[in-house]
Amino acid sequence: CSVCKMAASSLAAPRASGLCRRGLKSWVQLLGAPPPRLRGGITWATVRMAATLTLEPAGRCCWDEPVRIVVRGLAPEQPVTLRSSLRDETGALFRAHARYRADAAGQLDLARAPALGGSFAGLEPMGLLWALEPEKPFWRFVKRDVRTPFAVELEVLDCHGPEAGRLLGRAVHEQRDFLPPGVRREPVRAGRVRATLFLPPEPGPYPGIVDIFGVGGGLLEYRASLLAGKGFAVMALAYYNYEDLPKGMENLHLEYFEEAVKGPGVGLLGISKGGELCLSMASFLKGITAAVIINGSVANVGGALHYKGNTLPPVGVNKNRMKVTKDGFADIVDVLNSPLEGPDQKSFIPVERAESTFLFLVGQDDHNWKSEFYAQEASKRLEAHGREKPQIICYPGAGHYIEPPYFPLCRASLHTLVGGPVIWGGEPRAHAMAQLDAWEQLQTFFHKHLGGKEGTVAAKL
Ligand SMILES: CCCCCCCCCCCCCC(=O)SCCNC(=O)CCNC(=O)[C@H](O)C(C)(C)COP(=O)(O)OP(=O)(O)OC[C@H]1O[C@@H](n2cnc3c(N)ncnc32)[C@H](O)[C@@H]1OP(=O)(O)O
Repeated sequence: CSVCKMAASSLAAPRASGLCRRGLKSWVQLLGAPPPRLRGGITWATVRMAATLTLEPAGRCCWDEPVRIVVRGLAPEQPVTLRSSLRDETGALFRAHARYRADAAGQLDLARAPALGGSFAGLEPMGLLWALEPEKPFWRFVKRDVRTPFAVELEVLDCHGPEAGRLLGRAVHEQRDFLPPGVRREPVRAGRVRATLFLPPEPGPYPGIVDIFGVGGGLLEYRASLLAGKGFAVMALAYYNYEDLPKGMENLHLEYFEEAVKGPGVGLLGISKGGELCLSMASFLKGITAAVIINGSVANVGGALHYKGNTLPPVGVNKNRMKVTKDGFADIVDVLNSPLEGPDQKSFIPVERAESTFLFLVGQDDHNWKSEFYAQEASKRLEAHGREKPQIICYPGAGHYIEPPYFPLCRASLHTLVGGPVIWGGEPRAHAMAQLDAWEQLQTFFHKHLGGKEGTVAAKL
């Protein structure tokens, strides 16, 4: 030990009484066990410093995969606080923490030990990820470049106090990837289409899915890249606010989407305005076999949708119905007119024309708009016209932004159509559980209806 000037070889059987406090710590770090005898006044608890925090898998894994977090080398029943932190690509910090108690053997396994409070409570092995909260108000957890991973830092601190206790252990999960192993990423610049295609590593053909996001535009790739790791060819499709595409969404043309989708046997996946566009695509375009609508609308919203000389106008808006929460955030859930009444009926997407099978994934606490009502109305319209009844899965306590697993809930952020932050709804734990289930459900649905591993229909994108 450099501190006590003992020879390294003698560390195997030290004379504990000859060690200073720092020397004892070094000794414990090396051997992972208390010395047989301690000098007066120094207890095992005071010298204990190096808890080991292990992660399984220890190396790379995808963002949507669970990780096992275990802390070893704590004192029996030792109270500790675990902290997690992550910086996104803009430098914005996300943090979570939870209080735990080690077991009788001084071990803490997050798969077995309930959190006693903090950012979450109860048995939540992945709580330190899904409960991450942005330090910057209204900041949403977004992955812009899927070619780089996110690194999550985990720390074990002594005690449960509000102030950070002594640091006992630390680990960094460097490689939480968004591009699964072997998945190929190919930018698409074909005709007018601006997109990115993700192809699984296995030999094709694969079922093909087009993935579309909502208001804000741009080209978000993380859901498509993660899904490609499950055996699908997935094309993340931009439609505005990206490169040479229109800057706004006042006028969208289905011909653009038609150019991107070459059936037969194509699947569609969309969230929010993207889900609504998938409903329109399935209703007007050919070759679409299955569509998953995450918190979409059955009415055309926010701008006009044109196709072959016909136009679906945007459903009307009444800004006076906007509410303000007790925290001062805008709640826009009531601002849109009903597409069942008066001239707004013209905005109702003619879903009865669709030949596709539908899965609606609904957050029952969606505060962006009335997703459950829209899913039910789409279902009624389909059934009334003798079409197949869609599958609707409702998630209590889930909000608008149902993302892949372990994406932290975004409570409120900028809504570009409103020009300020709005609440999206969702209670963090229920929302996290919904995301896990929705991710499984949509894969099962696509495998069933598009074939693929089971190999029935080979789609072309
Ligand atoms: C009153 C009622 C009126 C009308 C009601 C209508 C009814 C409702 C209808 C609802 C219908 C539809 C319902 C729906 O569809 S709901 C929305 C669903 N949204 C999506 O699916 C995502 C769509 N895409 C995006 O959001 C963009 O691509 C992002 C933002 C990822 C990047 O895009 P871009 O590359 O262009 O980004 P930029 O860097 O130039 O920044 C642009 C702005 O964004 C701000 N930003 C960036 N990153 C984040 C972040 N992580 N957290 C918070 N904010 C972030 C940034 O500060 C800047 O703001 P400002 O600094 O300029 O202020």
